Amino acid sequence: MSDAPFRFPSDDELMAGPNAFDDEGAESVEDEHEGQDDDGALPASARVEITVPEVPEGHRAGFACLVGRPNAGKSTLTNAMVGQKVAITSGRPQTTRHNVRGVVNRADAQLVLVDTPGLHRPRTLLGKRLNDLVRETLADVDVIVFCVPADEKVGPGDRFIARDLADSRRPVVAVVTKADTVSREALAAQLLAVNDLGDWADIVPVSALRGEQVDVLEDVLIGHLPPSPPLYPTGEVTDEPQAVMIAELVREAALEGVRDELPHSLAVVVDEIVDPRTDRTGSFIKGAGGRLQVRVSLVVERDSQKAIMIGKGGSRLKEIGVISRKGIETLLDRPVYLDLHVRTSRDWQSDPKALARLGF
Ligand SMILES: Nc1nc2c(ncn2[C@@H]2O[C@H](COP(=O)(O)OP(=O)(O)OP(=O)(O)O)[C@@H](O)[C@H]2O)c(=O)[nH]1
Repeated sequence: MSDAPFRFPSDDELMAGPNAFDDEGAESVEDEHEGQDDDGALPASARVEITVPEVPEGHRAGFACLVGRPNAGKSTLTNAMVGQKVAITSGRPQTTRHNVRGVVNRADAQLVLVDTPGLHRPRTLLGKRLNDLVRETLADVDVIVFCVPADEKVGPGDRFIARDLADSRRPVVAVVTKADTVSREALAAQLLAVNDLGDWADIVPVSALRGEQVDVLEDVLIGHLPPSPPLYPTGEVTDEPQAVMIAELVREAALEGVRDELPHSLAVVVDEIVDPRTDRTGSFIKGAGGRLQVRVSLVVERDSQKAIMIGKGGSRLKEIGVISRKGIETLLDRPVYLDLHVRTSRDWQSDPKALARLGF
């Protein structure tokens, strides 16, 4: 690798094609713009510097999308591959609301993982939108990872997804997740059952929890990626906006130990992030000092749910705050002042306006 500073090209720059890149190694490229002066000098705003790293022979890069019914182990598998916690996990279904991406960086390849909510039979408008989101993503990736848990019988939910995947015209690698939870015989039987579900490019059993076969799966997925330089800066594990990651940390803490129906009725919104070191505007919180100020709303559907979130004398909300603040501080590597509020927005799951406000 060259010692030259590495700034990753933007999408536009990448679209400029291979001629913008110099095989000899890192080099600056100036992009011609229409706003060029008569003397040939470019206005500062029109100058684009591209410093390109050497791309090893045979490097591959592309996208993989994990699908599977709720609780199939998609987030845990994403985390196991990326090696750092990026997606929310919990014992309850449908906790992943966003396409959280993790990037697996290796010397020979870059695998961008798109973690999705589970495809399922929709009951609400939110459910339908989540399914649409998954299908949009499927059409756009190089390889699809179909997750079926080892410890649950193949059921109608899996068949529903398998039928959808048959139409996707993308290679599908079937993964039997949670392989550690069953005997070898049961695992073999599940592999056969999954094999009968469709026409898969490969079938791989993994245990994300124990890290078993995760590298084998990576190799198989990378085999389906096209030759390409890295698509993302190689140091990054996720391109999710900071706010989404913060919202997911709060959501995870808020779901801990509450009734089963609550996950579907809880949305988390980051209302404001103010950095007193750099921001001149925004509502500063008294007593927060130099800490990053993060305001977050927990949005529930009913007052009874609000009461659960807040807890006796505010005890539960306090606990949520303490746990999620620690997570956010680790994520951002600086002290944080977290300001949590609980709001009720009736039937937000079926109200288009409320959904739009919440970012769905
Ligand atoms: N024993 C075992 N448990 C696992 C493994 N992978 C996931 N789990 C557990 O299965 C549950 C669901 O895992 P998630 O990764 O949240 O599942 P998901 O498919 O992302 O779920 P949704 O977000 O609801 O779609 C969690 O309690 C995980 O700890 C595994 O390899 N072994």
